[in-house]
Amino acid sequence: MATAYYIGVMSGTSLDGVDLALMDFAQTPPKLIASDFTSMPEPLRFAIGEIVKKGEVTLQQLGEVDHQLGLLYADCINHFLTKQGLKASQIEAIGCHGQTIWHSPQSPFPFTTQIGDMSLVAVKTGITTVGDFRRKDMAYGGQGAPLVPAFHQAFFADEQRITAVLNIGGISNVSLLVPDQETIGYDIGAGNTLLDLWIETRQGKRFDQNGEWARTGQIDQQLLDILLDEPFFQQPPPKSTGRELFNLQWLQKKLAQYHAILPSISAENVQRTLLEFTAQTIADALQKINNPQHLPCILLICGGGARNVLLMERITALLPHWQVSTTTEYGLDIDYVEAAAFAWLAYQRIHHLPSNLPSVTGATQAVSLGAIFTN
Ligand SMILES: Nc1ncnc2c1ncn2[C@@H]1O[C@H](COP(=O)(O)OP(=O)(O)OP(=O)(O)O)[C@@H](O)[C@H]1O
Ligand SMILES: CC(=O)N[C@H]1[C@@H]2OC[C@@H](O2)[C@@H](O)[C@@H]1O[C@H](C)C(=O)O
Repeated sequence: MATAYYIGVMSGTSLDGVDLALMDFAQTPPKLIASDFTSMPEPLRFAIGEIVKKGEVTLQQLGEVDHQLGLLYADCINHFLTKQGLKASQIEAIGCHGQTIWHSPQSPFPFTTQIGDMSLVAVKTGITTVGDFRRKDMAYGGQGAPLVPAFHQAFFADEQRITAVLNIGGISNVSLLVPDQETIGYDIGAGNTLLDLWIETRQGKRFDQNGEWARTGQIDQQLLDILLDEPFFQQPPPKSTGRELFNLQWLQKKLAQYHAILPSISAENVQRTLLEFTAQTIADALQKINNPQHLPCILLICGGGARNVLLMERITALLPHWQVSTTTEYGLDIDYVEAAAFAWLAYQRIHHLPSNLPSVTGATQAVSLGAIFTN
């Protein structure tokens, strides 16, 4: 049987590691054949974390991290091919997102920066590599993000229902697939990023396993109101955000506002309130949908946040009119939807097909995103 194999590579804002998805686009619907995850090596995670946190880096450091990321992606892919018993010649192309270090769609000179040397990826794997997906959308006046809604539309849309696809990564983003309407998609706000930062600061852990620590705390309504008082939430789409906004300084500013009124709050109550904050911003986004035909509404969740049991419980409770499920139950493993999307973006680029949605990013036209790197 003929195959059309593409490998998608994603390393997201949570800096947990590199996701790989091998997709076969010769099948209808396209099929996830195999996947893999490699943790971000600690020194590299620290180096990227420092760049993202401070927004400052020397050119020497930047170049070296760019090189190291390129090598890491190539190593992950080569290791994956060996594990799968595949040759480079069997893969039509790689779609590699790179690592976002700064995203600034609203500045007077808008830009978005993803690093990871794509020439190194192409040369070390011997496979044509598509990278730099976001900047062409921005050149056409778009936000450059989120890009996955076009893939969500191609993969999950159903004429019989309203489908929302929700990614809860470091940042949360949603795609709203409503029959006979243009797809809407935007970044909602902080997904796991503040939860991760708070537990790391307080307990030295990378994340709150299943939301267990949050479960020991209680929601503090005053803090929740302060957290929700953020202009980004009132901004209409198209919109995108990142750790340039939702970071430790943002949280510390909010806690300082809280302490100006009330003397103290326990660390676990902060964690519980942050979880509620994430859940409420998500529920608010979905409650805005117009459904005059009373179609069934299905919410498909993906990303690491789908493993946070308490977060899933809270989202389900806040959305009684939605059937809440995960993408895994609809054909795509929760951990590999974004990587699969970058395989699809590469497929679109190689076939000169459009891959951004102007209704989502605000670009003036639909174009084929990404730059092609060859060995
Ligand atoms: N068992 C779990 N319990 C709670 N949270 C979890 C669990 N597993 C993963 N997570 C959360 O998921 C995060 C990783 O999610 P994911 O890999 O989807 O993010 P990302 O792709 O880096 O981010 P983005 O989509 O914003 O680019 C972790 O940082 C953690 O907060
Ligand atoms: C600039 C950037 O890297 N944005 C990411 C981030 O992570 C989630 C959310 O914020 C989304 O906008 C985007 O990633 C996915 C893959 C996207 O473009 O759809």
